[in-house]
Order: sequence, then C-alpha cells, then structure tokens
Amino acid sequence: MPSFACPLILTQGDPAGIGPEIIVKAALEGTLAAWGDALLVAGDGAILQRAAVLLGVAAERRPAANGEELLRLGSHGLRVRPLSQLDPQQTPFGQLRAANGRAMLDYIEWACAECRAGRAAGMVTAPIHKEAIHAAGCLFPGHTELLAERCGTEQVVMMLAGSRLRVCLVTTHLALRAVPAALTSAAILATIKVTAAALQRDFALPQPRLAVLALNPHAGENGLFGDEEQRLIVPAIERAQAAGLAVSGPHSADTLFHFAVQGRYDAVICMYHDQGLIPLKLLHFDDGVNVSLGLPIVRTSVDHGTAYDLAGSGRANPASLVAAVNMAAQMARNRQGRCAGGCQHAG
Ligand SMILES: NC(=O)C1=CN([C@@H]2O[C@H](COP(=O)(O)OP(=O)(O)OC[C@H]3O[C@@H](n4cnc5c(N)ncnc54)[C@H](O)[C@@H]3O)[C@@H](O)[C@H]2O)C=CC1
Ligand SMILES: NCC(=O)COP(=O)(O)O
Repeated sequence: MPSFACPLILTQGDPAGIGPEIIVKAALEGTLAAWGDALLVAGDGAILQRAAVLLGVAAERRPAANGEELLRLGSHGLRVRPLSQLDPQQTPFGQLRAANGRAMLDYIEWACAECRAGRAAGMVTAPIHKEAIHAAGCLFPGHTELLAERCGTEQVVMMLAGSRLRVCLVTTHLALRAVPAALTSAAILATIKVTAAALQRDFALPQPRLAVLALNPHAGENGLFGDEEQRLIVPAIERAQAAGLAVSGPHSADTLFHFAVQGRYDAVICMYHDQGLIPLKLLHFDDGVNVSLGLPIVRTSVDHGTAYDLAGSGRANPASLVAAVNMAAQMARNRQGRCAGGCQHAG
C-alpha cells in the first residue's frame, strides 16, 4: 500500500475522450482506489460521474474539504479537485471542442503548479486531444513542451517505457520531412545526457547502457544513403563517451530493437517519433508509459491518445494508466524520498 504525505495528481484529460472512463475503471478495479487519499484527480465531477454511470455504477458526488469532491463509486471512492464545470449534455463523446481544450489545459496547469510548489509528489496525465488544446489557444504541441516551459526546463526528453523496452526521442511532434533539418549534434548529445541522468536519478540505474539509432537505412552505409550519421550522430556519441557515458551507435534501426528487447540496452535513443513508438507500441500498447525526463517534477502519462472512436463505449483499457501511476510513484520514491516541498514519500 502506498504511503505519501502529499498526493499524486491524476489529470483527467479530454472530457470527450476515454480519460474519464479509464480513471473510473481503474478505480473500480481497485487499482486506483487502493491509493486512497494519496491520489487526487484534477478534473470534472460531472464528467467523471457520467463515465461511472456508463460503466453501470451508481456514482455519488459529495462535497469534501478544501473545495474538493468525493466521487463515491460503490465501495470505492475518488478524491476530485473540480477544475471545470462542464455540462455532460453539451460535451458529446468523440467530438473536438475548444471548451474541452480549455478544461484539459486547466487540469494540467493546476497539477503542474501543485507539483512545483511541493504540494504534490508528481502528476500522471490522461490523454489530451492536441487539436482541442490548439483550438483553446495553446501553442504547445502537447504536455511535454508545456510542462518544460512552465518548469523553466530547457531540455526535456520524451521517453516511452515498458518492461521490455524504453525509447527516448530526439525529435517529437513534427512532420517527417522536417526531421533531418531538426537533428543537430547538440540535440542528440543533450538527449543522451538527459536520458542518462534521469535513468540514474529516477530509475535507479547507476550506469545506464544507451543505444543510439541511425537515421538512415543501414546507418547510412558510409554516406551512400545520407550523411547524418557521420556528420551529426557520431560526434554526439563520441562526446557522450568522452563524458563517461555508456553509449554506442549509430545502430541500424531495423536490427537494434531485436537486441534491445533481449536486455542489452537500458534505453534506445531514437531520431524521430515513429522510429521509437512503432516498436514500443507493438510490444507495450496496453501497458506502455510516457515519461517526461529532465523535469524538476515527476510526470508520467498513458502511452495512448483520446481514442474518440472508443469514447463512450465502455471498452477502453485502463492498463496504461495504472502503469503510469505506478511508475510515477516509483520515480517519486527514487528522488530521495522527497518532493520539492520537502514532504517525505515512504512506502
Ligand atoms: N498522452 C497524450 O495525451 C496523448 C495524446 N494523443 C492524442 O490523442 C489524439 C488521438 O490520437 P490517435 O493517433 O487517434 O491515437 P489513439 O491512441 O487515441 O487511438 C489509436 C487506436 O488505439 C485505440 N486505443 C487507444 N487507447 C486505447 C485504450 N486505452 N484501450 C483500447 N483501445 C485504445 C483507439 O481506439 C484507436 O483505434 C490525438 O490528438 C493525439 O495527439 C496521442 C497520444 C498520447
Ligand atoms: N505520442 C506521444 C504523445 O503524443 C504524447 O505527447 P505529450 O502530450 O505527452 O507531450
């Protein structure tokens, strides 16, 4: 049983997506409810209640201390910080709304502020719809960049992790044609360094073994299929090695994952989004976790999106959310048992 002096905050994500459903489902399965007061949902009581009703559970909302609500779900309960008051009738499943985008952003901003003030051990995010936050005026492509800005962090790394594979991305959400121009030796080196430091601090790996992927087929075949390997990736690897890090590459991306899943490496540094996320989701679609490395706060997330096609059906799988909660708790404990505000995380 976890024991936290301050809570892990779970942001509800898009009210029109599967976020509310997977939160309620996980609570009903006992996997979130077991956290008791150590877990606080930043969201919307009426939207969470709708998700419970959809799952055939009589859900009752009760006012609680400090402006919070308690959502009673049969024999389980969820502590909720109500940050929006959306009307479920006006919030259809699977539809992109700017008002929902504003609500999602409010959940994230509040959770981030609580973590930064030391009143929370970390934040776990349910999925947002990127077009919806854009419609609400947010210029960040997702949580990762928004949180990096709010935390004043220059270099953040998006990692997706499962028990068999961890992938870390040098570039994230940009068009494939823009990737080569966005790759620099400095960005590759920074990704390596942030990943190594975070695996040491948050994942208790004293000397993480990192494999760096090539960009081009056959690692460029000595310049025959592109020169990014020799021009950008090799210099970054050499500088990381000179700094004492256990880094190898550039490895051909078609082959490397075979060895990575056998346990040869602790993480794979990937040049672009789908290079890493295709193998990761092939293995860990259900239980993969998205982690923001390099932030002063702990932040994990589900590895999937809002699944508008499933929203309202009751068929969404909560396993990735549960894995994200467990990983955030472990990271918080590994940070010397303390959050920024000095409270102790035992357990
Ligand atoms: N952490 C986050 O906030 C993330 C947000 N997104 C955003 O979500 C939106 C939709 O993205 P898509 O590319 O359509 O990906 P998606 O993950 O929402 O859906 C892809 C497919 O996987 C299925 N699926 C997703 N989660 C599932 C679950 N828990 N259980 C069962 N089936 C599940 C969906 O039904 C769909 O068929 C986009 O705006 C995207 O940017 C995508 C990934 C992560
Ligand atoms: N593909 C991962 C993803 O879209 C998550 O982005 P973020 O919102 O965690 O930055």
